[in-house]
Amino acid sequence: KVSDEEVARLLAGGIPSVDQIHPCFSEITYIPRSLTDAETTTAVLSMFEAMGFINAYKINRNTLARFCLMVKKGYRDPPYHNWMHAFSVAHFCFLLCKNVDVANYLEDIEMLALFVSCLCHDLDHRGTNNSFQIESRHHFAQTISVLNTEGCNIFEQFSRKDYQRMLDLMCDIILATDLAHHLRILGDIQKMVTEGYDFKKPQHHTLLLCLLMSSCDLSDQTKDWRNTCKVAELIYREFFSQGDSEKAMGNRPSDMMDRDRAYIPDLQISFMEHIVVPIFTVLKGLFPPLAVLHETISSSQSRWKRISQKYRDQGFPGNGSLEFLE
Ligand SMILES: Cc1nc2ccc(C(=O)NCC(C)C)cc2n2c(-c3cc(OC(C)(C)C)ccc3Cl)nnc12
Ligand SMILES: [Mg+2]
Ligand SMILES: [Zn+2]
Repeated sequence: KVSDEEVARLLAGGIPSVDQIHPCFSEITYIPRSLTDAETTTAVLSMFEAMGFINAYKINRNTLARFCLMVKKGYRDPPYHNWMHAFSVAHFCFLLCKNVDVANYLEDIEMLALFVSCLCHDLDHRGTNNSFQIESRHHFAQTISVLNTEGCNIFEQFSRKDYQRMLDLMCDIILATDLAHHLRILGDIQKMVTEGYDFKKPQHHTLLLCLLMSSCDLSDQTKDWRNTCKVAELIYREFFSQGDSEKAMGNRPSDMMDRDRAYIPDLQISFMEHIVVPIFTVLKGLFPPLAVLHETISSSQSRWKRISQKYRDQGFPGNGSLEFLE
């Protein structure tokens, strides 16, 4: 699936520093979606290098290049759950590593596991979320099959013990990207933050990794309004096409997936209220420097409320582009 030429081309000219990818690449406000698809693969290598993983874990560059290309190919092309989503999720993990003292909370191997899990967490997503089946198991299975592909195992030099630990960590983290799982452990996460994080408690490490994974998965909500609108447009394009196929099979989709019944501003207000705000509130509690992200989210929330009011009176135009939103 990945040719030697592609690997050689990716590594030709070496791995650039993240500042060469973009001068603001390591800033919390940087929007990873502004890179072109072609630039993203090199940017992943630069992030591995910048976080010190290549040296610390003796990762073979050819293997790393092949792994990144394989993961990128492992994503399909639905409007939202595609490679660019995985890349932007991994970029936020990089931002956490560079802007927050996560090293005082997590071991290095846990940080590596989080970053690789961000890249792989939605592998082979079909753009539908059949709630009965736990999708995240499939994404983890796909991750293992990439690692088992010839020349793609970036952990092949690990001791048996570290290899097993890495797989266990990625399993816990990727299975945590299931909304139901997140809602189940949110109480424990909030309790951990009020009690105070204890580095000596393995359970605190696991809860923190799940919290950070969810924050990365939702990091689009921490960027500017233009990005928030763009992402809402992608998500509803994906949700509505799932709704269309459910209707075609004679089933009635949920409002959220029904282009004839969904009212996007109110759906976004409820998504932010019930999913996004609680996560970034507890994250801010652990890492005060991230309070600025919470402010961005609050201002988006009030913007959706203004829009909801404005278009309720005037009637919300169909589910075309949301670019018109001021
Ligand atoms: C822009 C945006 N709108 C969304 C609107 C609604 C929903 C939704 O699932 N509503 C279900 C009802 C029962 C509440 C998710 C949305 N969403 C996500 C997302 C977040 C997830 O949650 C975790 C795993 C914690 C990250 C899991 C999956 C997804 Cl797709 N990412 N971006 C979005
Ligand atoms: Mg997912
Ligand atoms: Zn995701």
